[in-house]
Amino acid sequence: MYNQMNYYKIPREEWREFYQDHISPLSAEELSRIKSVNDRISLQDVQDVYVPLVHLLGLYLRSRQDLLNKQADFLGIRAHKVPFILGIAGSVAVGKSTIARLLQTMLSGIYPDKKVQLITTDGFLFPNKELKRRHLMKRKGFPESYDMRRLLLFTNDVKNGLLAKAPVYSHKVYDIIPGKFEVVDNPDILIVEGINVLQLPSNQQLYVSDFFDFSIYVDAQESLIKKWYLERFGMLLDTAFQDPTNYYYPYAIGDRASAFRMAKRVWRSINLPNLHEYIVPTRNRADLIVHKTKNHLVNELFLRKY
Ligand SMILES: Nc1ncnc2c1ncn2[C@@H]1O[C@H](COP(=O)(O)OP(=O)(O)O)[C@@H](O)[C@H]1O
Ligand SMILES: CC(C)(COP(=O)(O)O)[C@@H](O)C(=O)NCCC(=O)O
Repeated sequence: MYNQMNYYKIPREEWREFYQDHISPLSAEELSRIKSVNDRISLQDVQDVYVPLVHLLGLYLRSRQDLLNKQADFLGIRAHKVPFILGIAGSVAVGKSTIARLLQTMLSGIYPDKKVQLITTDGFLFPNKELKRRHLMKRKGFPESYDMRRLLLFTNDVKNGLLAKAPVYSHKVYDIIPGKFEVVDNPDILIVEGINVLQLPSNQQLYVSDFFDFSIYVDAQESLIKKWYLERFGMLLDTAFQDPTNYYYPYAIGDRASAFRMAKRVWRSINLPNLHEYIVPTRNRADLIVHKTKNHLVNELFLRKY
């Protein structure tokens, strides 16, 4: 399945033993902060999978800073802070943003003196108006629907310690919110989450992933991802019916079965082909592949060797 040669395959039972001696149990306050990210998240998974993961990230963080300090010594310049960028890739609805929020919460808890920010690459989709002009409304999420150049410049600014503004996409409005930005101001750690973060656009010399210090690909069986997509769609409908401005309002007040038929069509004609053609091919670029099974439980991890 994966390019096994270059990965350590680690079953959950083994992974959960890693680093445990160094880890103190999560406090009640930390657990409730974690629940606030997604109240369905399994706390057993948090303890067994994500706590060791956060400690692994700590190792990469420290060794990267160490190398930067030595490089500065070599160059005879003063070492300065460079944000550590963590990329999170995977299919639509596989759970990237949930993991990203969880890691942000946990990293902030473990390193209270560090500023941990999170952005999602949805914000770099072209606005609907531009997508319509380019006849790309049925290609949302495909590489050509993103302003990748802008994302690259944004990441470059972040790495150079400059204040950078990420546009904001709303699933509720199904469009970019004009004039709304996520301001990223010299964080210690920036998490960049999106289906496209490990892609290599053909017309660029540099890739967003060149700025990453660590990357994670979230993986699962296609049939499960489809199920999670449809469940999330159901939840969107449940909130949309109270709000006539919501993009999903007409579906929410209409016939539920036909709304789900529409969602299945979108999955089949947009998100699934995108997964096959452009997302899965990036999997072997990740430093870590987190594989989930039923109920989002992680069963296996693949850590890149070299
Ligand atoms: N670990 C988890 N436990 C329970 N539900 C989850 C978990 N991760 C994601 N989900 C649910 O799965 C759906 C997709 O997750 P989301 O984070 O929105 O995916 P993505 O950002 O990849 O599109 C959402 O309904 C979310 O609540
Ligand atoms: C905006 C997205 C590409 C982003 O993906 P996500 O953050 O949900 O992983 C996706 O949610 C999307 O809108 N896809 C287009 C078809 C659809 O699902 O409506």
